Amino acid sequence: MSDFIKSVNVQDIRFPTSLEKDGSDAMNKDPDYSCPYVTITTDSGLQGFGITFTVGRGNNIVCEAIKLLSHLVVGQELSSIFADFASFWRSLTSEDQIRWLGPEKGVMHLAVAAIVNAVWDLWSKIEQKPLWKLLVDMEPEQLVSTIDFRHTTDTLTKEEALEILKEMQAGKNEREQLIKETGYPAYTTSCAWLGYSDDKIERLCKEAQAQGFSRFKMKVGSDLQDDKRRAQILRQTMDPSHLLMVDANQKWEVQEAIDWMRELVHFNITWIEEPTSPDDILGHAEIAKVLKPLGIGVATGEHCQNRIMFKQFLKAGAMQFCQIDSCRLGGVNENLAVILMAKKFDVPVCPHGGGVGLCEYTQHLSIFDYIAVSGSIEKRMLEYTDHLHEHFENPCRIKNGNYVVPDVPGYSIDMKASSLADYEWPTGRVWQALIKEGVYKV
Ligand SMILES: C[C@H](O)[C@@H](O)CC(=O)C(=O)O
Ligand SMILES: [Mg+2]
Repeated sequence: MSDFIKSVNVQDIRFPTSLEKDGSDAMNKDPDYSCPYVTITTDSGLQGFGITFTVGRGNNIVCEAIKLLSHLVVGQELSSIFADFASFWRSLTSEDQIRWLGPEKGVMHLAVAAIVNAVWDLWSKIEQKPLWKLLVDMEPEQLVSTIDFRHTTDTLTKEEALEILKEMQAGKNEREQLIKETGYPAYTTSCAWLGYSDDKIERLCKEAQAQGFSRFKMKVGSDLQDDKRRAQILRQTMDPSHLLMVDANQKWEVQEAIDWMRELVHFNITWIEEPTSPDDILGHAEIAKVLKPLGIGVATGEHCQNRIMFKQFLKAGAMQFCQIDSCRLGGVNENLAVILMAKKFDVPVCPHGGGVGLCEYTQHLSIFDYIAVSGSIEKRMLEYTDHLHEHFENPCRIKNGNYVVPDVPGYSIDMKASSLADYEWPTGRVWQALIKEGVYKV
């Protein structure tokens, strides 16, 4: 039966996370985790939901961008989108009157992600599968038909992508079974946001270990002595076998990053994340070259604008850990392109999860990566941040420091009606109370 998209609705949802310094880092001192929440409704009454992650006031602009793109979506037939998703994707990223704002980057790309993710949610629900399973069960030909390979064919062609997927068909069932039993390895960032006190860091680290976490990430980059003290607290609290990663959120110059990390080397750091500008591929490559002999890799990706940037980071040896982001890139389709490129360069994919809804999303991408593309969890782990999951109908779940494989159909992003009502900016109940108290201004 043919079904057409009838409407695209968007709500401006924000959370006052800055009040407790949740999510704080060297460049984002007071982030309020936010997202446009997209609802796509079809003529037959089906609904798909999608978000993209932003921080605070900027959310409003992305909501407007989503409205601007809506006319490209309303009236489209679902079966036509699913038969040639890459063309639909390109129609959103390449519209003549809008493309100049990007192309394929920034606000417009965040907006594309929210819409595209909602379409994938709808597709998964129609197929009655969680998103990871929809992807895993697709024939390789169908999977590559969802990807726009434009500007990557010098590095990854459709044929090569097909070859990777076909080669990895063997053992898929066994890997699916295994990952359902063990879960997907997670690390936590929530113990050591930059604005947390030393006592809080120690307490949260102990609690996380008691829950089974053995991998931790700490924010760095504002003050070297603070970083050393906080790393010391974590290392004293953690088991010596546990992993420690650090994240500078783009704070440093290239040489400064190298010098700073030399000072932290004895804390046994697995990676330095976003040491400098996310656009500085050669800078990252230089940092990676110097830090490699010290056993420290470079991780980046949460601000990596599109597959073409990832291509260059991978080719230049500028990232040892590939941090795809379910919303910074243009949704599932472009993430698939990067997952396949990372496989070609043998770089582990460790998605970014620090933001509202990102853990709900990225679990699907990592599980798909393991079962159908990389076939490995070596050096791979998925970020977990312990915030705002209570607002989702089917939140991600952690058991013994691993993500539990989701089994509910869809892309896990349906928000509770009560949360939408409470946190819509500025009319929601929680915001009205904070505005009345003078904590926030409209
Ligand atoms: C502003 C966000 O909390 C950011 O600090 C998240 C991040 O860098 C991460 O999770 O990694
Ligand atoms: Mg980060």
